[in-house]
Amino acid sequence: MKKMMIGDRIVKSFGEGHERRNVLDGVSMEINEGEFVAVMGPSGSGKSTLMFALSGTDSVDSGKVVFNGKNLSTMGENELSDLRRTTMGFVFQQPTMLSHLNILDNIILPAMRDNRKNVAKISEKARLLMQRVGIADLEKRDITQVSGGQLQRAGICRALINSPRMIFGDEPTGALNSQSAQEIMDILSEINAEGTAVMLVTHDAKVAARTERIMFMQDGIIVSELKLPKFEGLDMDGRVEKVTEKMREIGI
Ligand SMILES: Nc1ncnc2c1ncn2[C@@H]1O[C@H](COP(=O)(O)OP(=O)(O)OP(=O)(O)O)[C@@H](O)[C@H]1O
Repeated sequence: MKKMMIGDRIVKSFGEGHERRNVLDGVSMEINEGEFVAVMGPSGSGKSTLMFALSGTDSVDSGKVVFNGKNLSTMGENELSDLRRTTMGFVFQQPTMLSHLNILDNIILPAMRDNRKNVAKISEKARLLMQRVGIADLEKRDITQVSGGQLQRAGICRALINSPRMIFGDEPTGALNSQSAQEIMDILSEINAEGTAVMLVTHDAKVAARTERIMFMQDGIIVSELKLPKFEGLDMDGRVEKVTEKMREIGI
């Protein structure tokens, strides 16, 4: 299986003087092409920091991050931001959208930088994505005129507009009711089934149970891992039970 992402002994610290501490404490991990993984762990264990380090959003103090064969540590800021924009998609708990643009214009924004002349083509792609996630009729709405679940669907369309190799999600269902959360997980599973790697950071055993490998973090390292068969719509309760059992076992 080809590696999509390699994190090798990553150290990242925050704070000054005697307050300084390693939030990532030499953490190593790998994600295969097309894999669907989750990272769980107590609050403050370094999950989001790991996601920012792996995506090149934040620099690291030492260690190496290799994404799609490229060593991020040796790349300049412009090169890195181009790589992020063209090969990675990001979905956060609350999508940050521009309030003066409608839903469609927010979705196409990440694609406009390279393709200003191709607005029609990009808008067409955005419309197909919107149709796919069930918000086809909302393109002209302001971002304040849609529900949280609809806004998250728009956030997913935006994350997909440049056809990324990998999606990073930080609590993507954290602000949603359970019905919307399930629908967002269905969409992410579908995207993954088409070959896009997905890494989710989550506290929710139900979210993690949809993935095929869960890494458990504690104090800036991965302390344990749980593998599950690819989710095919069956035995959700059994999967959630396995996740919660593992959480109990390692005390998180
Ligand atoms: N920019 C920053 N400056 C200083 N400290 C930071 C910064 N970012 C994160 N931290 C600290 O690093 C630690 C890990 O934070 P991180 O957000 O990675 O944890 P997490 O596991 O994602 O937590 P949660 O589940 O609560 O989101 C926390 O103690 C946090 O306060």
